[in-house]
Amino acid sequence: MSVSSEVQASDDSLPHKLNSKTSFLGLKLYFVIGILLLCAIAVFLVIFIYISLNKKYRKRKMRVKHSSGLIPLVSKEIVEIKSLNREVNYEKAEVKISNADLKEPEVEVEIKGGKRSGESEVSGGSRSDVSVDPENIGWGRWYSLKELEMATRGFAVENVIGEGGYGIVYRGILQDGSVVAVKNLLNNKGQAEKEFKVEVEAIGKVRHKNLVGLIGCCAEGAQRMLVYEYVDNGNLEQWLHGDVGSVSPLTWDIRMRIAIGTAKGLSYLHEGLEPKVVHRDVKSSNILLDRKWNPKVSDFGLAKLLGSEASYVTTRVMGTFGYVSPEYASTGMLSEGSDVYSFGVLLMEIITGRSPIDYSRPAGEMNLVDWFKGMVASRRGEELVDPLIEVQPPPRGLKRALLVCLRCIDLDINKRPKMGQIVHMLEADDFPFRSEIRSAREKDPIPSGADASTETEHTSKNGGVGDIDKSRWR
Ligand SMILES: Nc1ncnc2c1ncn2[C@@H]1O[C@H](COP(=O)(O)OP(=O)(O)OP(=O)(O)O)[C@@H](O)[C@H]1O
Repeated sequence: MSVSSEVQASDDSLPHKLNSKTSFLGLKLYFVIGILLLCAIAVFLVIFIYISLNKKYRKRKMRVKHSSGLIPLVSKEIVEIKSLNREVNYEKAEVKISNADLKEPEVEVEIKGGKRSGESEVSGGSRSDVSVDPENIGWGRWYSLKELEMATRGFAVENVIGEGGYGIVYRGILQDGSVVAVKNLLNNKGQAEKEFKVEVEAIGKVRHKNLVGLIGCCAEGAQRMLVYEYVDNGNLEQWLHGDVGSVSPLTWDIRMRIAIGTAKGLSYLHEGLEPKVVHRDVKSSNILLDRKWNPKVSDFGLAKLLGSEASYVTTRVMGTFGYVSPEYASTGMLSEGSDVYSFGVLLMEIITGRSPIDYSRPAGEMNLVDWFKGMVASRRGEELVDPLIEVQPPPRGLKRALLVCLRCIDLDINKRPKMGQIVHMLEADDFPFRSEIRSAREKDPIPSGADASTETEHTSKNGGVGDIDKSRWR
């Protein structure tokens, strides 16, 4: 046989061989080779993805570990959890801080006894142990779905506390006996997951006595859950608008304490964090209450972190009808001023016991803000007070609260006070009477021997509620 005919024979034999059937399921050789090649590529890709994800995960972990240091301790009421250190003994630690600036002489911050809720039993770990523990996320803990299923008895109906726009909230008891609220976010991958991440990152490290603490989260498959401290006395909406009988347990003083606590929580979000956090859904159902009527602002699912810019344009307006500021509703321009507006509406609701929008009322009273402004303008401030409040508020206190409402809902966002100022305005005994005192002193100096309290009392007696002129207290 010639060389050329040999080559011809071998050329012919390769396709022939490739085309021949193998013993594996009788598949042709080229098909089997193709499958093997595909498998090899798939294995390579899986290894590649695993390595890069692992790298990212480690980087993220490092960020979480160090970022808690970004939060400035601006308020003495705040406990920032710098890092979850398993060496820390969480045995009843009480921090007592006397705070002369605030009217409360002592603020007690208590880290609940034993280990932090939900923390797994690990003995004698060190900081380096913490950094490699995938459950530890710097401020709280990742929970497994199974743990939360057990805590809520399989998300049983009888453990449902309520349902909001973002999912169902369950009461749960963790293995260590601590009671938590588990918010099972709607299984809507796009938005819910985004909100979830925002909420987790923005709120996880924040601790303030007037903010509901986020103590962990769960992300398994499509499931997204947030685990909060449980606040055991319902929400403000229920107490203001629920059936409480002919006399509301919320006296004027309790209502003002709720308003002040809420303002403190919001002021921390706005002024105590960098970057600041705008809540975006301040409303009565998001103010949870404990048995002593201490308010805790909840539901940061709508919160977005703001950068250094003064305001921020968002693509979709979120919030609740009746509470949303006009500029946010019309332009989507978001700033802490929008929260201030909503707080103003909330304060009106607290004073009057009326919902922001109530279609069951006569036409002129359906919109709380319009009705409220009209009543103040016609010097009928006393009539604004919730008829379920048995003991009428002192005129000075009422005047102060009405004035704060009006300032918060100023159409000019720049004229609205900051939340921190609102705290001072609501707390200060001499607001808004300082200017009155000054002008009274100028006109008619206080007789010698009269002390400041007499002076204030004197002013108070003359200061009715009907004569609010908010331009005087800008
Ligand atoms: N940490 C918590 N402790 C106790 N109850 C809670 C807690 N968080 C939420 N709840 C209750 O669960 C219910 C649902 O709350 P959620 O925040 O999901 O919705 P919402 O505030 O009613 O409505 P939206 O989603 O429109 O803000 C409410 O009754 C609320 O009081």
